[in-house]
Amino acid sequence: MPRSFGIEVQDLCFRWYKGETVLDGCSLTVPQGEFWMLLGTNGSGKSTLLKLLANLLPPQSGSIRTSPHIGFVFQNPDHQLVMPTVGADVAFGLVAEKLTLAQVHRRVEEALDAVNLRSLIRRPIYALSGGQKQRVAIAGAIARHCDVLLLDEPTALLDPDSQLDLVAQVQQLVKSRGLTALWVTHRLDELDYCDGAFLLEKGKVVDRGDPQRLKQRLMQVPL
Ligand SMILES: Nc1ncnc2c1ncn2[C@@H]1O[C@H](COP(=O)(O)OP(=O)(O)OP(=O)(O)O)[C@@H](O)[C@H]1O
Repeated sequence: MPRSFGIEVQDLCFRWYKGETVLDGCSLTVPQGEFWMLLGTNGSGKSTLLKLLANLLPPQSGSIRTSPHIGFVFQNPDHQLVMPTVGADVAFGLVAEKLTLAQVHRRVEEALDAVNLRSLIRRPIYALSGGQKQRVAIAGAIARHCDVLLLDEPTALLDPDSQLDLVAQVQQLVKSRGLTALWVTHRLDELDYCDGAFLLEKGKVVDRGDPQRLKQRLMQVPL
C-alpha cells in the first residue's frame, strides 16, 4: 500500500463560533514517515489543530494537506474504546470496510502483533492497563491502514514507565511501517523519541525543528 502522505498545514485560521481566535495563521509540515511532537501552553490550540487535521472541525481559512486515512488517539482511552474485548474493539473499526470475516481476523491479528498485544486478543478492555488501552487504540488505526496518526496527550494518564514504553512503541511503529505521526505533549522527556517538534503559542507556530534544542529552550522557560 502506498504511504505518501505527511501533514502540510498552511496559514490555518480557526475560531469558535462567537468565540476567540484559536488558530491564527498556523503553518507546519510533518514530513512523511516522521514522528513530530507539538508543544504549547494550555489553551494555545494544540487539540483544536489536531481536530482540524482529522477533519472533525472546518477551518475558516487556510489549507490542510494530509492523508484521508487518519488515526486519532485521545488522552483518555476510555473515551474511544467501545467494545467489550480487545479483538472486538479493533475489529469494530473495520465495519465500514465490508471485509470478509477472514480478512477482519487477519487485519486484527496483524494490528495487535504490531503493538505486541496479540496474546491479549480476548482480554476484556476493563482488565487492561492504561498503556495497553492506548496500544489497543493505536492497533485500531493500524488495522484500518491509517497512514497518519494524531495523538493528543496519549500519555497524560500513564505512569512514567508506561509513558516511555508508549512513546518508544510509536517511534518504532512510525519507522517500521512508514507512518507519519503528530503527538501532543507537555512532557519534555518524550522529546527524546521524536524527529522534530513544534512550539505553538496563541495559535501560531513560534518555533520548530530539533527536539533537543526545543527541550533545552523549554527547560529554561517552562510552558
Ligand atoms: N468546544 C469548544 N467551544 C468553545 N471553545 C473551545 C472549545 N474547545 C476548546 N475551546 C477553546 O479553544 C482554545 C484552545 O483550546 P485547545 O483545547 O485547542 O488548547 P490546547 O493547546 O490543546 O490546551 P491544553 O494543553 O490545555 O489541552 C481554548 O481557549 C479553549 O477554551
